[in-house]
Amino acid sequence: MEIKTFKNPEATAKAFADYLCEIQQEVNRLNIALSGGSTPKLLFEILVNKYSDKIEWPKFHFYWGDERCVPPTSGESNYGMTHEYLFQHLEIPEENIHRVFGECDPDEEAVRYGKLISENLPPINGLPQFDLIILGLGEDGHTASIFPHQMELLTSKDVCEVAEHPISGQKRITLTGSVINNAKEVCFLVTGDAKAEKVNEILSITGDCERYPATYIKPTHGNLIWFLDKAASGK
Ligand SMILES: O=C1O[C@H](COP(=O)(O)O)[C@@H](O)[C@H](O)[C@H]1O
Repeated sequence: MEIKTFKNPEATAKAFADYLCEIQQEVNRLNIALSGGSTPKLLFEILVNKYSDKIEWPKFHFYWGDERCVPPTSGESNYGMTHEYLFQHLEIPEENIHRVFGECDPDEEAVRYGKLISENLPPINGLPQFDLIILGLGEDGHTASIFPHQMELLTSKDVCEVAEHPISGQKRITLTGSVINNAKEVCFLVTGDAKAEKVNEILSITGDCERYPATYIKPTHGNLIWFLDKAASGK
């Protein structure tokens, strides 16, 4: 595991954009799972404004690590946020964007999306392998849509599962811990002092998967990198 710390969110996002430029050189196609929430917005803005001609967009195939079960037009849609901040500003082939249909029946959609991923990605150890999975970290220690005390979503042998937000009860579709740990590269992108406490717990020996699902993420035969800003690494 590597931990990279930068002075602020902008420097963190820029370092991540540089990392994308670097890894795209090694492959003809890159299957990437994006995170949602608010943290990636800055990365997407920087990619659009400063990296649009440095990234070979047709090489990238976009999937999501998790999606809220809402229509793509909802302000809560992870796809919707990505469209607003990234896709609509770039020339990305439509067939490279593989969104979760948050508007469909969650159980059926978890099966459909898992099947799509299994058909499109190479199998390693019986599970599809992403080239890169970007993860965020919730203030409660959740990652993708795997919340505290949802161990079954970490250890499931399926590709996707239906998750439920512990407070709002909102249904979500999430990649399982098994698929995340099967990726070639897994990167956490975490900024802000609101996350510092949890980052400290997770990266220290006291972290435990039940309380902090992010602790479970340790790729079996891939790399794990934490991109943090100074505030998030402050504790
Ligand atoms: O609900 C979610 O939260 C996490 C963290 O989001 P952030 O707003 O704190 O950046 C995110 O990684 C996940 O994809 C999202 O669905």
